[in-house]
Amino acid sequence: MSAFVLEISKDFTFDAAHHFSHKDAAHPFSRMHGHSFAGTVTLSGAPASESGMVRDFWEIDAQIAKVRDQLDHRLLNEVEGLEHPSLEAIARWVFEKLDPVLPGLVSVEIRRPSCGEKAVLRRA
Ligand SMILES: Nc1nc2c(c(=O)[nH]1)N=C([C@H](O)[C@H](O)COP(=O)(O)OP(=O)(O)OP(=O)(O)O)CN2
Ligand SMILES: [Zn+2]
Repeated sequence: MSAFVLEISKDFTFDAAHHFSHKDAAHPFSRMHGHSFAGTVTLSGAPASESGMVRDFWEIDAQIAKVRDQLDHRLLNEVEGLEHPSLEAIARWVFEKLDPVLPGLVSVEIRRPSCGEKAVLRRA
């Protein structure tokens, strides 16, 4: 079994507003606007013999819900640590929030489905 790597993933969504202060005032990205975001949290590990699970999705969902609550229907620029709220920054922010509470966390992906854009932060 050691030749295999097992990963489990949980998706989530949130809607939020943001703007980019590095753009000049005439640029549309400098004005406040909103997006629907989607994310995927991935854990790796061996399934426990007594449950057959790497980690119960219910437990993963409970941790994601706490983080999602800090993002959903908010102005991301006002969230501490998200002063420049790119997909890249959001992925890092979510990873840093979940890392202490989700052992086995290997990656966080944040997507903007309407544009086909995503950023993935993977543990090196
Ligand atoms: N590397 C990155 N580049 C850009 C990011 C980013 O997070 N990382 N973000 C943006 C802006 O969020 C911009 O608002 C995206 O705009 P656009 O591609 O025009 O998408 P829409 O506004 O049309 O998206 P909808 O959600 O469909 O309204 C730019 N670059
Ligand atoms: Zn945007």
